[in-house]
Amino acid sequence: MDQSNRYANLALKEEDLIRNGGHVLCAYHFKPKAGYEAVSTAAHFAAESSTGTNVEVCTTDDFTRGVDALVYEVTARPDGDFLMKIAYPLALFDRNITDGRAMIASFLTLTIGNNQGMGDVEYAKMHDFYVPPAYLQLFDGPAVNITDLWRILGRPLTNGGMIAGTIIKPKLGLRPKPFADACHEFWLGGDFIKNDEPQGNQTFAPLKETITLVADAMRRAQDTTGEAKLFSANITADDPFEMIARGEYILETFAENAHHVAFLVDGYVAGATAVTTCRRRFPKQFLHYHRAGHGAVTSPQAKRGYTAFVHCKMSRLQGASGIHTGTMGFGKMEGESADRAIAYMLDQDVAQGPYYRQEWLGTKATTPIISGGMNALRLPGFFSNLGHSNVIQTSGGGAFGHKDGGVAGALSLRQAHEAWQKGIDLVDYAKEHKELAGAFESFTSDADKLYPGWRQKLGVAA
Ligand SMILES: O=C(COP(=O)(O)O)[C@H](O)[C@H](O)COP(=O)(O)O
Ligand SMILES: [Mg+2]
Repeated sequence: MDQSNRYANLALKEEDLIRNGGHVLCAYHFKPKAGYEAVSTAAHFAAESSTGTNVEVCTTDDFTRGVDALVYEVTARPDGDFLMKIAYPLALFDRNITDGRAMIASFLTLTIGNNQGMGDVEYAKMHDFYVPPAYLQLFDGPAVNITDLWRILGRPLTNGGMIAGTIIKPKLGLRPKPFADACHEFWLGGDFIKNDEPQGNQTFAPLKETITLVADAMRRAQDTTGEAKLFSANITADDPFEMIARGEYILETFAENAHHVAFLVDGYVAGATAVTTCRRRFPKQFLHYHRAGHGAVTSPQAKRGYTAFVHCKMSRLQGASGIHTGTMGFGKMEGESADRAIAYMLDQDVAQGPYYRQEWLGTKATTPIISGGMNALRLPGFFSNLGHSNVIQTSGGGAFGHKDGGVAGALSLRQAHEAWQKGIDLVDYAKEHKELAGAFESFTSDADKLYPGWRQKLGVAA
C-alpha cells in the first residue's frame, strides 16, 4: 500500500518546521529494498515510526492524522543511498507521569524503533536530529560537568584545561590491593582515574573491598601531593536498585571525598534507564557516560542504527556530565579528524551538525572524554585538531605502558598538555622533562611516525 499521500509532504519547508517549533526533525541515510520506490518506502517508514502500520486501520480518526510523522525530503545521495528527513510532531513522544518530562527511550522507540526491521527497507541510519526548544527543555540535561571538576582541582573555571586521567589496566584480573596500588601510583602524577568498564564486583575483586582500598589510596595520594584527586566508579548494572546500592556505598566510603567521585554508567549496553537512574538519583556526581558496544550501530560500516554523533547528542539531552567522543583518528578506535563536530555539539551552546543547527539555550555542556590508545605523544595533534584542551583524557596503556611506570606515565601526559598550551614543540619540551622523554622511548613506533628525528634530538640510540 502506498501511504505517501498521508505520510509524505515534500512541500513542507524545513525552515518553517523549525520556526514553528512543533516537531523533532530526523535525518536518515536509507535505502529501500530492491523493487521498492524511495518515497513510498519512506512514507511507510514514517507510518511505522508514528501513527500507522502497513494497512489502514478503522480506528484512525482526524486527531490521529494530525499527529502523523511526515517525510518532508527524499533526495538521492552520491553513494546510491537516499537522504530521508522526517518531522515528528512533539505530541507523539511519551512523557513521564511523575513530572511530565521527556525520555530518550521514547525518542528512540519512535525514531529508531520498529523501522529498523522493516521488510521493504534495506537499511536506515540516523545521522542527525533537531530538537525544538519546547522539547529540549523537557530533558534533564547535565547537572555537573568539567567546570565542577576544575573547581575541585583548584583550576580556573573557564578554559581550565585537560584533566589527566587513566583507566586501571589490566581490564580485569587485578585483586583489590594491586588495583588500589595502581590507583595510588597514577594519582601521584595525574588527576583522574576511571574504572575500566567491565570492572565491578567480580569475586576476585569484591566492590566493597576494592572501593575501601581505593578511597584510602585517594586520601594518601592527596596527602602526599597536596592536590585533589578524582575517581570515576563504575555503577553500571541491570537493576537500578543495584546501581543505587553501589553508588550509595561508594559515596559513604569516600566520605569526605565523596564529591571527588564520578559515576561511570555504560550507557549503550545498560540503556537510557541506567543513565537516567544515575542522573536523577545522584545529581551532584559527575555522570561519566561510557559507551562500550556503541560501534555495533555507530560504526561507519554499520548501515543501521545511528551515528556516534547522534549517540553523543542524545547523551547531552539525558544529562551526561561527560561522554566518550572517540579520539578523532588520533587513538586506537575508529574515528576521523572531522569528529570534532561531536565535541562541539556537546560543549557549545549553538552547534552545527551534519544536517541541523542546534541551539542548546543554556543547557550545560557535556564534557568530551578522550580515550582509546592515547598517550603523551598523540596529545598535541589531538588538541590542535580540536582547537582546545578542555577535556578529560584517559590513557590506560599510555600511562601504565610508560617504561618507568604509572607516575611517570601520568606526568608525561601532563607535560604533553603543558607543551601544547605553551606552543612548544614536544621534542624540545622532552629535552627538559624526563617523563615526557620516557614516553618517546616507551612508544617508539608513535615517536618515529609523529616526530621523525626525535632520537637524535633527545640523544637516544636507535
Ligand atoms: O579502556 C579504554 C581505553 O583504554 P586504553 O587507553 O588502554 O586504550 C576505553 O574503554 C576506550 O577508550 C573506549 O573507547 P571510546 O573512548 O572510543 O568510547
Ligand atoms: Mg575501557
